[in-house]
Amino acid sequence: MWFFPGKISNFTFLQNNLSCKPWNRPKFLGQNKVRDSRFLQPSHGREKEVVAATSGDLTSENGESPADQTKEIEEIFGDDMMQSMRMNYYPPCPQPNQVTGLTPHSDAVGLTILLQVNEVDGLQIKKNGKWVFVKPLLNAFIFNVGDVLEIITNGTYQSIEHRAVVNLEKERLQSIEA
Ligand SMILES: O=C(O)CCC(=O)C(=O)O
Ligand SMILES: [Fe+2]
Repeated sequence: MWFFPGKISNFTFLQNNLSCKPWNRPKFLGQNKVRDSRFLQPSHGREKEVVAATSGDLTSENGESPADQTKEIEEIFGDDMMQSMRMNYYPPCPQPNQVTGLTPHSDAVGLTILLQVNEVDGLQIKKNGKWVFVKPLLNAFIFNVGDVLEIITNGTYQSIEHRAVVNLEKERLQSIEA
């Protein structure tokens, strides 16, 4: 169930491009068992939604029934899974073109939930080979598909390459839960 021949390279964590100096201060806020998070409560949590969204699409070449596949995903995103929260702070930068906020990468997790706390532009995703800003919306969460979700859905949901750029005048705060 895990790999498509020839697709494995999509699952590698993208290497950091270190030619540009980083311009951010990440702060790790904590780590919980998944069951402690209101986002992940089994009764209304995101892992159930993932199961609902993906179980019909999974290949069953090894003879698994949809119920088996659902159980397998529930185990993957189950009670023992860890969840972390952190905050990225990007100070204003007098030479934004000379530095990088966060180098291009995909997240090596299931899902990442982002909140662009002070609604300053900075997050970009790679779309059709071009970097596109994800416009901050007041109180709106952004869900990024991570590598683990891509792997367990055999590429039905693909992890997104993204990066952060910095601003000449404004500081930027990004909250990240993964
Ligand atoms: O700060 C951002 O906008 C992106 C943060 C991010 O992608 C990460 O921390 O993995
Ligand atoms: Fe990320």
